[in-house]
Amino acid sequence: MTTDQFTFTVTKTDGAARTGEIRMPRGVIRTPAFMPVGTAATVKAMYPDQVKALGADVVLGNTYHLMLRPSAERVARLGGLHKFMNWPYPILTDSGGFQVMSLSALRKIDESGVTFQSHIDGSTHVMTPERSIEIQGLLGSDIQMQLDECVKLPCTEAVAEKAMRLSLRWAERCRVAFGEQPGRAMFGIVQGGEVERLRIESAKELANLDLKGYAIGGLAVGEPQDVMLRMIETVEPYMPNTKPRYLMGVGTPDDIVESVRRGVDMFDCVMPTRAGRHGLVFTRFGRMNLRNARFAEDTRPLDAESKCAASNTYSRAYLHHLVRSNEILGMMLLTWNNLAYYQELMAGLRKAIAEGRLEDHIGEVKEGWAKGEH
Ligand SMILES: CNc1nc2cc3c(=O)[nH]c(N)nc3c(CCc3ccccc3)c2[nH]1
Repeated sequence: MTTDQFTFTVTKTDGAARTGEIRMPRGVIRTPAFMPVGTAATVKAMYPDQVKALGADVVLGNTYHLMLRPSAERVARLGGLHKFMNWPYPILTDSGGFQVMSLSALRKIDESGVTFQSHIDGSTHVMTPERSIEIQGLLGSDIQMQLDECVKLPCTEAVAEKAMRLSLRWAERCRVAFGEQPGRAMFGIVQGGEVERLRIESAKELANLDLKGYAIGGLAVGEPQDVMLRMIETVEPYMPNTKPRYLMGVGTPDDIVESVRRGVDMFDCVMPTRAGRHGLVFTRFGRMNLRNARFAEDTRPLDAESKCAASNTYSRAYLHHLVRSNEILGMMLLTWNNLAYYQELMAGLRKAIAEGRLEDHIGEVKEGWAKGEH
């Protein structure tokens, strides 16, 4: 009897929200989970053990970036991504299609896959569903995403339908290419733009493939929050509730809270890391832009009650100075604070769901943001 080496268990529910655990050989992912983005095999400005200490159970790698530099074959020759970046825990990699469409020049998409020019050296690459899964396997990725076509919003129904159907055909090809990789998983990605009937059809067809998890794609591409939330509400009833749901690219703390409420289990966003490098901090009092002169002589730490040294030790005046001086330590401390806050937010949501008091907790969290910094 082969014990399944990749399992997801829902432990508690509170309305549509749920807590769960994804268990795999490299570790356990506690859901709802926020997954820091480590695009080029590093969570920018953070040490791996710092990321782990904050409570992150999984980080994201990027097929598009790593295939161009240093190349998937070189990472494989060097022992795989976990060894390469000293992150022995779970890694989820995107398939690369989204980054091709948002980063590369001269790209062409057709039934076979995506052809594009590297944004680094202009070299031409072909990414097929099979090649994307091969690259993710060479990297040693624990959770591999199907190759899909994410359309820019707004778009016509015809455009959304064409991309959704292509993505479904690519999901099947990825499933075949992935084969049986014990302890690893391949997730399908629901597409369909803002068209509810397309979203439902995509979710139903993907559910028939009996994959180990499902992402909601094609969102967090500039649409208003109410459109994003409506798409989640539309598609959630058609996504198997015994499988993890991953909302790609989301989001702000408010986006995450509202999506957890609607049954989403996994999130990724460059917001906390990228914003941190630009002086924008996230706290339980809401967000602050530390470039702002009002902080120049503010002796308070970001949050005296936070467990994180970046948040409870350094004065806002000092952080303001570091940001204005474009000092590396500024990027490090604000990234550290932001990731600490995001993980604290997720831990609070998991606890509230486990105790059946999510709605009250969400009220308290939003009150803290509204109060602003006291
Ligand atoms: C910011 N908003 C955003 N919306 C997205 C939609 C899709 C989508 O429909 N399909 C795929 N494949 N990826 C998407 C991503 C990238 C997420 C990511 C980045 C880095 C590493 C690992 C994963 C998105 N990101």
